[in-house]
Amino acid sequence: MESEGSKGMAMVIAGGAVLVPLLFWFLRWVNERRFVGGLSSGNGVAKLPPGCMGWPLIGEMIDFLWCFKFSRKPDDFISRRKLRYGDTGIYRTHLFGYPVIVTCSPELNKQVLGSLTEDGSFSTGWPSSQLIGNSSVAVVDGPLHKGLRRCLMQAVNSPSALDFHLRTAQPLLISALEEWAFKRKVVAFEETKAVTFRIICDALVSFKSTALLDKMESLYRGIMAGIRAMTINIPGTAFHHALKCRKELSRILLDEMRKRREEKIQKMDFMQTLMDYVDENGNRLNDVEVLDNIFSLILGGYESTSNVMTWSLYYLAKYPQILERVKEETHAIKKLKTEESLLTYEDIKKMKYTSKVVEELIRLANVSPFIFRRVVKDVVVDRYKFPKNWKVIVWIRAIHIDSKYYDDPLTFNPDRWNDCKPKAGTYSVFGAGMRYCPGNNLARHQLMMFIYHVGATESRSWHCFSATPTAARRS
Ligand code: HEM
Repeated sequence: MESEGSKGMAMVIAGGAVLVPLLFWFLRWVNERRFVGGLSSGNGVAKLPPGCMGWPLIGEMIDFLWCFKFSRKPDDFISRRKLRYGDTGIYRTHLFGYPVIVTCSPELNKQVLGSLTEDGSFSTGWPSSQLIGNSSVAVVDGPLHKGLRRCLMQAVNSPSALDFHLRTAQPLLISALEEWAFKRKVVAFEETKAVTFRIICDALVSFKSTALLDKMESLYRGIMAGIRAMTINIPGTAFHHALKCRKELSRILLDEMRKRREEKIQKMDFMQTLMDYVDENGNRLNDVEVLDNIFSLILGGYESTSNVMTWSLYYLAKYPQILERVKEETHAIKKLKTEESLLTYEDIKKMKYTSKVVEELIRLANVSPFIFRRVVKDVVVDRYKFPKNWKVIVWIRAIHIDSKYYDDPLTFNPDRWNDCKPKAGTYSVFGAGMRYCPGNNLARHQLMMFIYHVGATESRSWHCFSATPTAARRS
């Protein structure tokens, strides 16, 4: 009896050993056929990029998450494909629930973000545009995009807007720093997020209440988690939670708009600029359009800038000789000021070395690792097919740390910007073409302001408390 039982078990194991790999192979074959089947044939000249569509439904998400979340080596996702398929600078895959073409060469990235977006072959392609908002500047195309961008650039990127922003943001930053000093030990990543959120909400909607801002920040984090997740809307998923957070945040912002209208309140903030915006045909934005664009500004400006701030603490602690040079520059500016006077737009123009530090921080921090596009119509680029309705991921981060384009790329070296003008397509931290980040100067100014007050003050000293950039101690 016993030997029959173990025989049966052996047969099950042997059967499993054959069937499981077969099933795996079959599932991958099904997915490959589903997306690539009708496309691989053609006129014999154009072909799909090399790559693999992975598993049904999840595609190659496991590999992607492995590189970003577990091994924490995001560019391994690209290096593995280079090893497997050659250094083509373009690969096909399946991510976030979509068939995707990843581009990672300066030439291809330039074409995708430049001419192919401009001529309408590619559109913006955020996987979760529902969360960002379907009438957000980051999602719409055509004349509405042009108009919104013009309004946005004027409101956040013009010299007068930047000067105004510096004046309103600095008191918030200074008071946050006082709280840091009081705590003595702070988790930089969390604190920079909190202060950036306050600064951005003040600029956008003039909210001051700490309780309300805390609630909004937690809702916003919920939305961000959903943007990075698969778009599966069932209870328990990050996407589902994010939709609920967005609904609640929308309610708060819509109430504010209603209040301003009913009580005829005018404020000096971006919500007001959007509410008052009239395009060349005399049309105004409706409430949802105002709301979606406030979302996209928070989305664009909150985590990106605060992450670079955290890295600034890390790198300035790691390279004391650079911190010394920043201090020299800062002190020279401070000497010309009275005790209370704040940094101005004109002062920032004089901070030549700090501006190189900021550029180097943005390059190395690589906080926007890639940019999404959607293929609107079939196109062929460099003999590779981009099939309609596929997504394109422009993998910009890999280029910023590639030794082909930057000497000793992982070294933090602000002096590389002395007379360096990166070759086209090799420095796209803020994107390129018609969707080039409208908040680029705002981000740079916020970082300069942060370094001025935090990194280089005489009255307070600080040092990195842990080996990872998570904590800074001030005294
Ligand atoms: C270090 C900080 C920042 C980085 C690295 C960054 C990066 C980027 C990148 C790469 C894009 C291009 C997206 C595309 O082509 O689809 C972009 C677009 C955008 N950014 Fe930023 N950004 C930063 C800060 C900001 C700030 C401070 C704001 C505003 C408050 C902002 C608002 C936007 C908006 C609204 C868009 C969409 C533009 C469009 O589609 O026309 N960003 N950003």
